[in-house]
Amino acid sequence: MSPTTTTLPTGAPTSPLFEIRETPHSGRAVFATKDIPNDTLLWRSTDLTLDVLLREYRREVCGECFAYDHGRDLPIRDQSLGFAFCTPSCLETWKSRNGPLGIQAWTAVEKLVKKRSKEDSEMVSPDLPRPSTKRIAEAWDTTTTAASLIRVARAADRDSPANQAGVAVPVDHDGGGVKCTKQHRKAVQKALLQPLNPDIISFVLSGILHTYHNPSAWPCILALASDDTPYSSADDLAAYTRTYLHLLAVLPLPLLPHVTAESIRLLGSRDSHNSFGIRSLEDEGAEFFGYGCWPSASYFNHSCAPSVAKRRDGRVWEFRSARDVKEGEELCITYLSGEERRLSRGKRVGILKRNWGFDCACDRCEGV
Ligand SMILES: C[S@@+](CC[C@H](N)C(=O)[O-])C[C@H]1O[C@@H](n2cnc3c(N)ncnc32)[C@H](O)[C@@H]1O
Repeated sequence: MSPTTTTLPTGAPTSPLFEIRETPHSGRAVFATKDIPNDTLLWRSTDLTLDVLLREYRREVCGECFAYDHGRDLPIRDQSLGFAFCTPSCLETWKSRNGPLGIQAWTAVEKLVKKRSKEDSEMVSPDLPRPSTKRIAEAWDTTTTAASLIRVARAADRDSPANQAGVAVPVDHDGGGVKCTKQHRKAVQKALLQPLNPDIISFVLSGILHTYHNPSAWPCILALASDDTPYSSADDLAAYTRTYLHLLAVLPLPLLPHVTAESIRLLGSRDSHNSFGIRSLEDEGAEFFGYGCWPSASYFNHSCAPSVAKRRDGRVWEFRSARDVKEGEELCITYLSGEERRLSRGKRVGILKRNWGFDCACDRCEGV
């Protein structure tokens, strides 16, 4: 069967060098529309929409440009935000991108994270079975009551300036037409006592803030390949549902309409098959700082013998042809890390199945 042309998904990359088409077995993919010489710049993705820098790298990796200095602590550290920066200009860029509301939100989350000891923070065990769609729906359903109670308690905060920024324990008050009672206040306190995963809460917050500031980013996220079972384990799922309640309990009030079970589920379902690792630029990316989703970069399929090389430059991904490519050929990157690329076929297939959920049928695996 020959590939058919697809309506261009919102946020997909466009270029005279390639087009996006549907394939018979691996969704949409990027195809060369002309002969392309080796080392041609194909695309630059500047649309980082949600990301996380893992806690253990927060002092060593710049919160803005992801610069890393061989594990040395960076010179500018903002304790209340929980990020470090390589230059004052990176700090300023970060602040202007997040805006006053974003700064308030990150400060509230950082305050919450700092209250926890390391042991108290929820650790996600990667090797447990993945929750089914039924189990996922049930888990999110069980958050509904608590979420409604917390929303009433937070609405009752509205008139209390002292509570606007942070971990609020509201007074008895009429919140949005519903009387805020002890039950509502208890729901906030209970949510705040739940185990917390600092990386998941940061990842979700980055997406909520980005889409709050850039509403046009939502359709770009929605257009991405979706994973119905994106949680690696029951613990991972629980970390997301708890993150929902934590964020409802602490974020500034103007953000709360954006904090919904639907929005957080959507971020998780699109992250799973589309995020790129944010790794060190040396040592074949041996240090894994975190991960992020650049929607326009998410249309390249994987090959174990890729025709496209990707390179990160700060917050931007650059894609260049890795050899001469003929018109009509598929332009593929590799989803494997440096070491993984040298593994046997069986091991590569296993990694791709486990991490990405597909059976690799690239030319190298199929022995074409
Ligand atoms: C980042 S997306 C790539 C674009 C995707 N095909 C789409 O339609 O949006 C990753 C997903 O594409 C599919 N995919 C990528 N490379 C593949 C391959 N070599 N074989 C089969 N499926 C592949 C898998 O479903 C994977 O989870």
